[in-house]
Amino acid sequence: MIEVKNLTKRYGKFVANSDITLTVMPGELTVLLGPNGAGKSTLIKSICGLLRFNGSITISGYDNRSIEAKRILGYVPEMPALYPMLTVREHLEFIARAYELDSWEVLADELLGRFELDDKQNKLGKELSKGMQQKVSICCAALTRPQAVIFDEPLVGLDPHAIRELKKLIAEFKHNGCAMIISTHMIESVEENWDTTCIMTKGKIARSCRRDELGSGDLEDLYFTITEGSGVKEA
Ligand SMILES: Nc1ncnc2c1ncn2[C@@H]1O[C@H](COP(=O)(O)OP(=O)(O)OP(=O)(O)O)[C@@H](O)[C@H]1O
Repeated sequence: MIEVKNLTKRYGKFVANSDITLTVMPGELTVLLGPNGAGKSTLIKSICGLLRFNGSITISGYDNRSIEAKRILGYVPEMPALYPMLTVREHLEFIARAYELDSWEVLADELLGRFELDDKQNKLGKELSKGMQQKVSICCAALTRPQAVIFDEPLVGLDPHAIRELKKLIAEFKHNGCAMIISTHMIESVEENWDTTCIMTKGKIARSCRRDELGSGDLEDLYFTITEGSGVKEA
């Protein structure tokens, strides 16, 4: 479970997140939508323990900056940050050692196969395309069998095969009780799997909507209603 309570994050005097409270239950996917600069990445970085903030954030009951929380939280950042001089395989080995994972090789092989990286295992981080780096980043997060995962714009740069595989992985995570947050601008990409959508504007959650509340309504229409005051999209 991911619990954010009264999170406020300031960059100097600028308030990037203002009094945000949200809960993601095990096996549920919360989608963060919002225009550029709404504060999605700031919220995600705070949850992942990368920023100082006011308020409280817990992962399965552990303070998000504790080692216990880091052990069970996976993070796929917007910009993959690989080690330039480690190979693809070595990235997974590094994660396995850091997280003290047993018998990780079978899962590593499976993930590399699914994301079509099995023939790239010996390529260095610096030799990979943006999409390949993104896929390594996803494999590293999945290797730890996390209880909670945060994805920041995970689909950007992925090819159609990897997009399909990521969607399947997200469905599997849900099935296994993982709590997930995804920030995206690609509303249609999350339509199959979302449970709650938080639409952010100007550092706040302007509207939080559960799937059953939306009924047969359209998520894209809701987005434009909240962000632009109209469900009608401009041509
Ligand atoms: N390091 C920083 N210092 C100062 N201001 C920042 C910093 N990082 C982000 N901001 C500001 O905080 C606000 C929220 O930025 P954030 O990156 O969280 O938005 P976002 O919703 O993720 O946007 P996008 O959809 O473009 O990725 C923006 O106004 C941005 O300019």
